[in-house]
Amino acid sequence: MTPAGRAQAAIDLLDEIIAAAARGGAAADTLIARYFKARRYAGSKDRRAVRDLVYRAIRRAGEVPASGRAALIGLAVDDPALAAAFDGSAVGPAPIAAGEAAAPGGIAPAWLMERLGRSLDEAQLSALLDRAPLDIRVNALKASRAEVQALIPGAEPTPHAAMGLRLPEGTQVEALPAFAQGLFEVQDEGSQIVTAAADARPGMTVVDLCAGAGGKTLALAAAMENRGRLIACDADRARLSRLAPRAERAGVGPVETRLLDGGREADALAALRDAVDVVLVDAPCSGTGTWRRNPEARWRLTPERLDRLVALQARLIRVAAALVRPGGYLVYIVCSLVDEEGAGQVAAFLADHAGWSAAEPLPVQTGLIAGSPYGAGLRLTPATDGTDGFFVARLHRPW
Ligand SMILES: C[S@@+](CC[C@H](N)C(=O)[O-])C[C@H]1O[C@@H](n2cnc3c(N)ncnc32)[C@H](O)[C@@H]1O
Repeated sequence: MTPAGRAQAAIDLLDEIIAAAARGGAAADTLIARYFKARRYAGSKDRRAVRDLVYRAIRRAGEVPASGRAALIGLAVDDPALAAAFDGSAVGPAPIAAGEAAAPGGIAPAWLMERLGRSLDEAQLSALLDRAPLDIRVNALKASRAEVQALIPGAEPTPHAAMGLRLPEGTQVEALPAFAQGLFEVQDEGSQIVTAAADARPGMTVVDLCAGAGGKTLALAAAMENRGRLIACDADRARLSRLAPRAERAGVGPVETRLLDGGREADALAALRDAVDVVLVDAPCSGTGTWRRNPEARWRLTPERLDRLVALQARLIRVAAALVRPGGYLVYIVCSLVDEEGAGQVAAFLADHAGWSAAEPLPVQTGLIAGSPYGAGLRLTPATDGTDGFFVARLHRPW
C-alpha cells in the first residue's frame, strides 16, 4: 500500500469506529481485525502502519470526531508526511482544503473531563491514554514466576503483583508454547492487584459475581490452590462460555458457572444467601481506567449510559452483600476512575448497611505496595502505578 492508500484505509476504519461508538457496536480492535480479514492483500507492515494511524487519531481526539477524515486531518496537522498522503490519487484521500476542519485534540469529552477532573490532575488525565504495557499473570497452579520468566525472552517481573511479568511490546503471546500449556494468562498488573485484594484462600467459598470470561476467576482459583468452591456468574452467555476452555488450559479445577438473568440475580443465587466467604463484584462500568487499551471507549460513553451503569452497580453490590456470610467480605472493583462508580458507590453502600466496614488498607493486607488510599478503598492509576485505572474496596460484614 502507498502512504496515500494507508491514509485512506485509516479514514475508512475511523468512520467505522465512530459509527460503532454511536450505536454501541464492536470495539476498534475487532473492527480493525475484520477490515484486514477482508483485505488479505494488505501485508503485515501495512496493517501495522494503518493500525498505528488509527490508534494515534483515536488517542488524539477527546470528543467524537465529525468524521474519520476530520480525525486524520487532526493528526496530519503535526505530521507533514501524513498531510502529504492526502494526495488526491486514485487510492488516497482528496487533498486537504484550505481551512478544512480538523477534529479538535483533547483527552475526553468535556462532560467526562469535568467528572474525572474532580480528582485527577492534568498529568493523571493524560496518562489515561498512555500505551499500556503487555502484562501476564503466571499461573501458580502450574509454574513459578521464575520458571515462566526463563521461558519468555525479555520478560521482567512487574513492580507490584507477586505473579506478574511484563513482556516486550509486540510479543505474540498466544503463539508461545507456555501459553498453550496454561502457564500464564494475559492480565494487566492492576487487575492482578485488585483480585489479590480478595485474599481468596484454599477451602473458601468464593463467588465471582461479574466473572465475564473469567480473567479474575482464574486468578482466584490459583489463589485458592484449586481447593474450595468457586462460583462464576455473569449475565452474558457468550462471555461466560469462554471461561471453561480457559479454565481447562489453566488446570483450574471445577468452577461452577451461573448464567444470571439481569434483574433476577438474587433469585438465582438464593441458595448461597449468607453463605459465601468472599464475593467479588467486578462491576460493569464505564471503563475509564482502561482507555490505554480501548481509547475509543471514551467516544461511547454518554451521561445517560453512565447513569445506567451507576444504577446497575448499586443493585449488584446489594445482591452481592446478601450472599456474604457474617464475618465475610465483599470486594468491589471497577476499572473506572469516575467517583460515582467507585468511592461514591461504596460510600452509599456503607451508609445504608449498618455494621459493615471498610477492611484494613489493602496494601497492608495483601502485601502489595501499590495504589493510594481513596474513599473507603484504594485507587490505582496509570500515572501513579503504571497500571490500568481501578478502584477497589474490601468490605467486611459484621459477625
Ligand atoms: C468488568 S466486566 C467483568 C470482567 C471480568 N471479571 C474479568 O476479570 O475479565 C463486568 C461484567 O459484568 C457483567 N454483567 C453485566 N450485568 C450483569 C448482571 N446483572 N449480573 C452479573 N453480571 C453482569 C458483564 O457481562 C461483564 O462481563
